[in-house]
Amino acid sequence: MKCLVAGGAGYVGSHVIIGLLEAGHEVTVLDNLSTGHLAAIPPGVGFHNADLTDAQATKKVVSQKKWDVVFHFAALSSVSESVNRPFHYLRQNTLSSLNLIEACAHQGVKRFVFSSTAALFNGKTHHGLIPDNAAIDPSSPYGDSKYVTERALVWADRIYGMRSACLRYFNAAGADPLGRLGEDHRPETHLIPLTIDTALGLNPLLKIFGSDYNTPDGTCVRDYVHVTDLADAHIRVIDQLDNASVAYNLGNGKGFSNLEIIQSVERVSGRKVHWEWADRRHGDPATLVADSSRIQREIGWQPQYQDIDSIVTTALHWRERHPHGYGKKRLPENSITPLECI
Ligand SMILES: NC(=O)c1ccc[n+]([C@@H]2O[C@H](COP(=O)([O-])OP(=O)(O)OC[C@H]3O[C@@H](n4cnc5c(N)ncnc54)[C@H](O)[C@@H]3O)[C@@H](O)[C@H]2O)c1
Ligand SMILES: O=c1ccn([C@@H]2O[C@H](COP(=O)(O)OP(=O)(O)O[C@H]3O[C@H](CO)[C@H](O)[C@H](O)[C@H]3O)[C@@H](O)[C@H]2O)c(=O)[nH]1
Repeated sequence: MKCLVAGGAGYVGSHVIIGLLEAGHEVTVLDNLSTGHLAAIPPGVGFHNADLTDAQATKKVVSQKKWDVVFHFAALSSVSESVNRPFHYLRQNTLSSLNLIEACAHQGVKRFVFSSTAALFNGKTHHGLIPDNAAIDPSSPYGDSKYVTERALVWADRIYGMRSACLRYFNAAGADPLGRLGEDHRPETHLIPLTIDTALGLNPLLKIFGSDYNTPDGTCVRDYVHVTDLADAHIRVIDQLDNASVAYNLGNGKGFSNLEIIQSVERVSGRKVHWEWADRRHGDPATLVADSSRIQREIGWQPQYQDIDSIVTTALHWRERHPHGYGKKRLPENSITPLECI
């Protein structure tokens, strides 16, 4: 299949591209490199440096080929930053998405896969695992920007027949088990990479945001799903789109508190993590854990990395070999070759 991947230079997108290439698909990336990295794009992949907020530029890329499937990973994605910059987040994420969806619908694209999020849910209305049909009630502008996009996709299906899969990831984590790719957000805001950096001495002190949540140890609980398992879901869901549009929750079904993540990193690395308490971070729900039984049943997806230590191990291995991320150190020989630009 000919695949267009918007946001393919980022963390999740680049891991999905590896899966697409291994499955024999042809891949082209559209990315503005605002948070992504050229070095994260695997060899043999076309690249367009374009910004989705620019409708004309987006249309130009989308109209270049008859794409069999379009993936949309491009977004601003920090829950807490979105509370501090609500209109910026709402504008950027909805405008980018609407430009891409409109261009695809007009171009006759039939399959579209969208990175949605667990941030659609507030975590309060369900005790235990959050099913696909839980009430949508985002705790942040980020979550709402994703919901607007999900709704636009409903209309793209009804009016243009463009089928879509909204994959509502819980917390993406880990790195390619073969060490070809990893997580390099700048600044890094995610708990697992920051905890690893603290263990490795790359970050002096980890702050844990909030000690008084209604959870067993008072810290937030999240469902960490390995990025390679996420990639597998993206590839499997393509076939499902011949039947109907879908929206699936995608997580491991197990919750880990922020303190349990510190313990996991200490176990796996054999090093102490220096941390201290800090105030709650705006926009954080107390608990988000997925019920992913529907995607498992309908497309046969099964996470391979269910144990938190195995997820942390892959992230730690990548970071040990790439302490500067994609920035200063080149990827190992044979894992990546020069990018072919269109
Ligand atoms: N990382 C997670 O835990 C997580 C969880 C749930 C959902 N998501 C969603 O998954 C997607 C990927 O997340 P990620 O962690 O890989 O993020 P990322 O920042 O690593 O990747 C996003 C990519 O999109 C590109 N991009 C951003 N805005 C763009 C624009 N206007 N035009 C063109 N390119 C643009 C960036 O340069 C980057 O390469 C996001 O949509 C995010 O909201 C992530
Ligand atoms: O230095 C830090 C960083 C994070 N945390 C805490 O760790 C937990 C996880 O935070 P992350 O920033 O790692 O992830 P989020 O749950 O905020 O968000 C991630 O997962 C969401 C889905 O659950 C979104 O889609 C979002 O894009 C993605 O970044 C939260 O309680 C947060 O307060 C800390 O205590 N200290």
